[in-house]
Amino acid sequence: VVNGDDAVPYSWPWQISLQYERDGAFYHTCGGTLITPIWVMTAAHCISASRTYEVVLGEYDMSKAEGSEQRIPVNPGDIFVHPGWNSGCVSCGDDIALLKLSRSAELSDTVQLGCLPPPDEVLPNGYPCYISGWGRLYTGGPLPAKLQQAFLPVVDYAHCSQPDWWGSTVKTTMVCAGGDIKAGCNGDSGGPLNCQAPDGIWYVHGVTSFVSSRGCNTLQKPTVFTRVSAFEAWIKEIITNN
Ligand SMILES: CC(C)C[C@H](NC(=O)C(F)(F)F)C(=O)N[N@@+](C)(CC(=O)Nc1ccc(C(C)C)cc1)Cc1ccccc1
Repeated sequence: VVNGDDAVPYSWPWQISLQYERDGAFYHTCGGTLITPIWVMTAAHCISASRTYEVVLGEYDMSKAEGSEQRIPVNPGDIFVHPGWNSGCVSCGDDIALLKLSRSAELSDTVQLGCLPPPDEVLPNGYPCYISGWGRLYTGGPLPAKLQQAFLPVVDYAHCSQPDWWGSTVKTTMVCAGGDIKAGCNGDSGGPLNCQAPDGIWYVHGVTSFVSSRGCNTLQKPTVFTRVSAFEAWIKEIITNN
């Protein structure tokens, strides 16, 4: 997250760290959202068929064990990438995947479920949301130890698809947010766009998908998210049948 702040510890208790194994150690590669005690939602582009993954819940500061962490392996056969995802066509969208954990997470005040928005709900321009993640602090920069967050207001499709914004690269199955000095950056992929409803409940409206290759916080290139409300039938189908 570029130009964000340290999140209050465990204030986004559905945020997870997706980690892959290399030479016997695990490394953060993407964010994700716990949506049931045994299912995690992330981005399809985070998944490589050849890798071994585990999900870390109750994480805050990656540089130390704080006692709330739960590390849960993901079995290779329990990774469900959206059938429409094509890694050669990121702009086609469908950048969403579901991971079934090898055991249920224990919910607590540091590990909670993220709420899915009403199906097909589209937020208006300017709606206040926050991105959270352990992605780079600036383009090409370091990864933070502590979970970061940044205020990222929604840029509606009418604005985001303007020629000097994302043009036809953005689809209506995506959500844009930000577009000035705050942004997601690599390592935030798969994490949540958190938006509070008038009743005070936080909903996960986005799965962090892409930022401009010219720089994470490039003006008029808002961070682009998979619009969760467009995929609720698929999410329900996968969770019900597996
Ligand atoms: C793997 C890609 C497909 C998605 C990846 N997503 C992220 O990093 C995310 F924003 F989700 F945290 C990304 O934006 N990767 N970049 C490598 C940029 C990138 O590839 N962006 C991109 C944008 C649009 C498209 C398509 C839609 C035209 C493809 C890739 C990050 C970056 C940005 C600036 C400098 C260095 C690295």
